[in-house]
Amino acid sequence: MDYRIAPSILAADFARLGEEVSNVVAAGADLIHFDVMDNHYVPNLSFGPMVCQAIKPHAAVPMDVHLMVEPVDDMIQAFIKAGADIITFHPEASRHVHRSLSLIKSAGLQAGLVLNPASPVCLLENVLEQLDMVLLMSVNPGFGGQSFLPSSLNKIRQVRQMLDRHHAQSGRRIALEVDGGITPANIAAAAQAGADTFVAGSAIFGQQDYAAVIQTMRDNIAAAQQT
Ligand SMILES: O=C(CO)[C@H](O)[C@H](O)COP(=O)(O)O
Repeated sequence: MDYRIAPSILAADFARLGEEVSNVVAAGADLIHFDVMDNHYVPNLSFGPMVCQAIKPHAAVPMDVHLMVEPVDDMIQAFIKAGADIITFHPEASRHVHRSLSLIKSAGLQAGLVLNPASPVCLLENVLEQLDMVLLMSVNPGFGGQSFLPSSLNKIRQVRQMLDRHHAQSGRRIALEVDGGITPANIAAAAQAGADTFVAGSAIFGQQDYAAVIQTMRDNIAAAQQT
């Protein structure tokens, strides 16, 4: 399996955002994770499509936009124009999930749904054929720097089974991303449970040497595969 590390720039130095993005890409990031918060769906406010467009030239890897906004459709259109490559949103924030996914797919982008810790896995079932990614929140969304919820491991296993069944039936692979409290110490457990894409904000941007943290994360996943 190919594992991807997606640094969340929510934890970067906003005063030097372009430089931070370039540095973390040079350090080995596979995706740039872009957390959009609206102080409505979640109790915090971050950044919007203009910032995405401004940092896009610094990101030589795909922009992975996580919409924590309600409603979603206007922001989906704005982020398509702003250069997003992947857009994920929360099913509870869209009145018509199939239509919102179609908006993303018809623009040629990858689309995904995000499940909060309390959101049931069955929300994915009827739209699997439209999904390129499932994002499982391992914290309640809205803030960086929280601790990984251990109950997330069981949910990762459940979704991994669902995605493996889908792959066996359709030949299509859907990425399984996990977000919240990911560190070098717990990333291997999330990978063993079935995640393949890992969002990490404070664990990466909280260190001086981004390349060293990203490499440690990859090494820890690889070491756990051999046991
Ligand atoms: O989506 C988020 C919060 O809603 C953040 O991406 C997530 O929490 C990552 O931050 P950290 O690695 O610091 O936990």
